[in-house]
Amino acid sequence: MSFSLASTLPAWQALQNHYENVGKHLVLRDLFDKDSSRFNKLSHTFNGLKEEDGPIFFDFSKNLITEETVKLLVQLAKEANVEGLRDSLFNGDHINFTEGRAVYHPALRNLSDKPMKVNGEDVMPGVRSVLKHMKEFSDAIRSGTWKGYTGKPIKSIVNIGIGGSDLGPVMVTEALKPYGKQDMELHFVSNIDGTHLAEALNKCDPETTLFLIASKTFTTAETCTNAQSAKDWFLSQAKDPAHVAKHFAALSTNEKEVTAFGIDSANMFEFSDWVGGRYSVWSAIGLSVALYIGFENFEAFLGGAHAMDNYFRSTPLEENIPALAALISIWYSDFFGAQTHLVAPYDQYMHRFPAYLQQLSMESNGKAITRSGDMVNYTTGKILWGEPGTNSQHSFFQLVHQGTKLIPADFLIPIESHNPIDNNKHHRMLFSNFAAQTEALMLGKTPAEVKAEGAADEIVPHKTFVGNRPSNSIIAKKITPASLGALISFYEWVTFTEGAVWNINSFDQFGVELGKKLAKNVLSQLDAEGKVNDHDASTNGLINLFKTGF
Ligand SMILES: O=P(O)(O)OC[C@H]1O[C@](O)(CO)[C@@H](O)[C@@H]1O
Repeated sequence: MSFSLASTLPAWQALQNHYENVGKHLVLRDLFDKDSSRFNKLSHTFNGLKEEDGPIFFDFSKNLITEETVKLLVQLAKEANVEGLRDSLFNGDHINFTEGRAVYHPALRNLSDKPMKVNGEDVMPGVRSVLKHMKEFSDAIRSGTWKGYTGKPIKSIVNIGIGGSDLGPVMVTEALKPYGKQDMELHFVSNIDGTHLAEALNKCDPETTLFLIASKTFTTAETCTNAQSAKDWFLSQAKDPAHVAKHFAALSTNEKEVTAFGIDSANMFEFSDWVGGRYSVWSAIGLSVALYIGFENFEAFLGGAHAMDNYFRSTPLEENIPALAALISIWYSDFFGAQTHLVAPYDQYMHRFPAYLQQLSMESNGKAITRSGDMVNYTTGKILWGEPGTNSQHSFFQLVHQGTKLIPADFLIPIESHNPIDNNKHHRMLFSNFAAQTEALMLGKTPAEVKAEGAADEIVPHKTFVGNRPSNSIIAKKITPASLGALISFYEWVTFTEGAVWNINSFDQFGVELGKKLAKNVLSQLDAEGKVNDHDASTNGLINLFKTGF
């Protein structure tokens, strides 16, 4: 069935009725009381990983859903042709139609020997050749056989990139710190704020530092400016531009600009335009990851994502974990009116995971025009946010528990800690908080319960928790390269399914362009003499204040 607005699909209408008649009256406590098999029925296990890495368990039972809700949501996905778009994606079709490109990042982690074609051409030989280059290079740097211009091995890596050329490498190297090379210093410079570069360079020695200039386009203003300043800093000591070859590598699709910058094409790690920035940690953009955790671990990371890809591609929607997570999220966004989605990893190493998911989800689905060119009349991209537990409990969880907003949440934890200190006491405490939070959100606390604890009458409403607040619990065996790869891929497919149902193009990002263009204009005005007067009064006032100072 072809459609423009998802809200015109029969299943959408059926869900609307279901929400009015059933959904908004659901009480989680009662649902569990009535059905002793609810947990089993609404939880799923992803078994695609090796024994040391998996499985990953997904509990969807603490959601405001019934089996009927799931049925209707799956029907919505079918009517929206999620399966068709999924097949087109894996077929290498140009589903990013606004930019005329395929969406083919699964090829980067295709560790099988199966070909994957774009425009009739198998991309796998190219993918494998870049991986081979990454392996040789990372082995040479890690073993110390690669020497800097004074003959010393490399100690510090500075990745200069922003957005997808930064968030993936930062998040993954942090999440996989236990696998990292302990004596390798990693720095990530993304912000054009000179402080970011200055602080990284303060800790580096030009003789032992390798710069990775990570930019798909190699035209991003922040990255090009930071890279140039880094090169100036390096040459102020190394003097001879020939030494750049030992200390600068480029991760990009744009050979022309890389060469113009002065980086040897032998030190260029390429990828293709069918890799979106926010899906690029699997590509050459992941070189800092491979350098830090070693190529074998990087390959395991790809393998975990590949396993989730195979699962998503081949599992019927009724059982498909990423598809179900996406559909439940749509249920809250579009029928309950939830605006945000919280992700709380109970794993300190994963502290950048929510930030990474913000780009993945919000740059992908922050769109209001359907694939057919119409303005949607429903909510799309949710506001994704989060921080690790238990810290988040001591800051914003007050609002999640007792505020006025419905905030669906993902709670994530590994069973095995990398640091089982004090006889694993810390991890047991971490898990107890993980479990207690989702329980508290669901059960709440009735006025009678508060009163029974001896609260004064006027205090009872303040200590009452309405409860009935939904959450997903995701339990990994351990955060390993493979399980992390699978988790990221899970969220990619959640994002994909949401975009497919909303019928938007999840793969362009025109929304970031306008600000970039206007900033260029303002910059040229900052460099020119005199006051500006060609903006609105507020913008004129702010620019002139910066020019003249207080
Ligand atoms: O890798 P590049 O081309 O420097 O782009 C960086 C980031 O900028 C964006 O285009 C948005 O500004 C992201 O999509 C991308 O990840």
